[in-house]
Amino acid sequence: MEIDKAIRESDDRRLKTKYNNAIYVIKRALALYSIEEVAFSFNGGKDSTVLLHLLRAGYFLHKMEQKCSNGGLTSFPIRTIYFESSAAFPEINSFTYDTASSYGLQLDIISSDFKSGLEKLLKANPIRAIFLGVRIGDPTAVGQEQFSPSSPGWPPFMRVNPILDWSYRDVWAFILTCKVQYCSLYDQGYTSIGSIHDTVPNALLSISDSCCKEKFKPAYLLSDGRLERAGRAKKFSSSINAVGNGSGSVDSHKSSLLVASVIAVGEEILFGTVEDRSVSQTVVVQNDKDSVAEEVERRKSTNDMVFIYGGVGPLHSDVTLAGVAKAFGVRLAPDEEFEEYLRHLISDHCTGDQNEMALLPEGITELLHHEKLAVPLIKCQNVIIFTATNATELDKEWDCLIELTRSCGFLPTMVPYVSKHLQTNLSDVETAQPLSKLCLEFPDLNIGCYRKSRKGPLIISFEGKDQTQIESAVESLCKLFHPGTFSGIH
Ligand SMILES: Cc1cc2nc3c(=O)[nH]c(=O)nc-3n(C[C@H](O)[C@H](O)[C@H](O)COP(=O)(O)O)c2cc1C
Ligand SMILES: Nc1ncnc2c1ncn2[C@@H]1O[C@H](COP(=O)(O)OP(=O)(O)OP(=O)(O)O)[C@@H](O)[C@H]1O
Ligand SMILES: [Mg+2]
Repeated sequence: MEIDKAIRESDDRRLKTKYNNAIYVIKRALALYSIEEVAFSFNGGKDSTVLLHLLRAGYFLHKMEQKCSNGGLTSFPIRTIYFESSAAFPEINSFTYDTASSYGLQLDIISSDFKSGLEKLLKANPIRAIFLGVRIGDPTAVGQEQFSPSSPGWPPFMRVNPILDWSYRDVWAFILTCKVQYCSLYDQGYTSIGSIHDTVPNALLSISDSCCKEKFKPAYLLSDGRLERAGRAKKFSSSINAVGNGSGSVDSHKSSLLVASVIAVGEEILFGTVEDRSVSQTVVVQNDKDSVAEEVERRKSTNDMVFIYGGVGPLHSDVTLAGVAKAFGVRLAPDEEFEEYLRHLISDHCTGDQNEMALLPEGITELLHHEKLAVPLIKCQNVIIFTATNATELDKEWDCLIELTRSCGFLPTMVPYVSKHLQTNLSDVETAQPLSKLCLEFPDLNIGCYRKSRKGPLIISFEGKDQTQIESAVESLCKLFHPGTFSGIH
């Protein structure tokens, strides 16, 4: 079987692993369901093209194992369904029909929408499982496993996703290694294909040509697979500005106080707190996924930003990322770019796709790069995860984050805090009541008092984003006492 042979002869270890896993899923499905009970959803796209050849190989190997092969097996008896649409690219249509005829596919062409088409299909046929070329990173993949029952409200069948864990790079490695035909649009800069109304070539593959028509490099040259959908009209707004989506309150807060929490994972991290006055809460949680998830879930909805550190790494106690994923209701998925960073950092100990440290919360992760950092910071909506392993690194990451905030503006607009400190020899009893009133009068200010030593003077601090408010509060307080009761300090 030419596909199986091409992969076995290749020296791409990663591709071999992905191939073997996909073949395993296909063989499991073929063992669970009879050939009449399965169908293949094919649309001429690159992912379904990969799946077609995996199914051909998987079916062949399945038959070989059943020892009923005649050796020259060429037919592909799995019912193939194509949802035709007037909005499909003509190139996609012709590739689909040409491929069907080249491989002798029994193509069922369905003209209605997915749901009613499937309802009809399942009424007329004993289909119980459908193979799909869905991959992690696709909007429809969220929450799916390799075997996922159809969603509530859909006709009942098992969705089988053999290439769910394949990356963009894996897809092209397979197509190029096996030298199989693919739709011509992928040679014209298209990297993921929807309808003619929402798909254009990927601008990242554009070859600027000053005089004439814009040209594009082929899809397999896209180096960052996470951007494969850059040529698709977005249904959701870009995650770069999506900080507010996590808390839902950022816009209304823009000019007033922003609320943030710091979560330290691991009791050993009690080496000190991050010195930042805008942080309303600092909590320490145990190295336990559920504790982290609980805390993140609570903080992310009530705070504008949540900063979390500790518990990132390969140890059993490194549960931060799993906890964050759980808090957002997503699972951990391999992130190729992060894996690349780790490979540079710990090259020998990193084992490619099995590298558990490169698993990040699916669909909500953005890496924040800074030239001074060996590993980027991880941003999951309004939660920022520091990868530091000690206090010095944490300081450095914090500084880089602040710089990034200024240059990229991915955090909510931050007006710097200003403060004023007064010193007095008044007693706590004398200041208590006036200060309580002042707090009510100036709710946007943080007004606090402390002494540096038990017998030292009382220091009253006024903190906020509005200098005039601070001045008014100071004036109100001073008016209540004799002149000279307070002196200003830095
Ligand atoms: C064979 C097949 C099965 C599908 N099963 C489901 C399903 O169980 N649940 C669901 O929400 N969508 C299902 N879909 C729809 C896809 O997820 C679809 O791509 C998605 O709804 C978005 O489609 P659009 O990008 O064309 O709008 C199925 C589609 C196909 C072709
Ligand atoms: N019109 C359709 N008819 C049949 N199956 C479809 C159709 N649209 C989507 N599918 C199924 O959903 C899967 C995921 O679609 P998706 O668009 O993400 O991948 P693709 O079309 O194979 O490749 P690309 O990402 O390059 O568009 C397909 O591989 C296919 O199994
Ligand atoms: Mg597609």
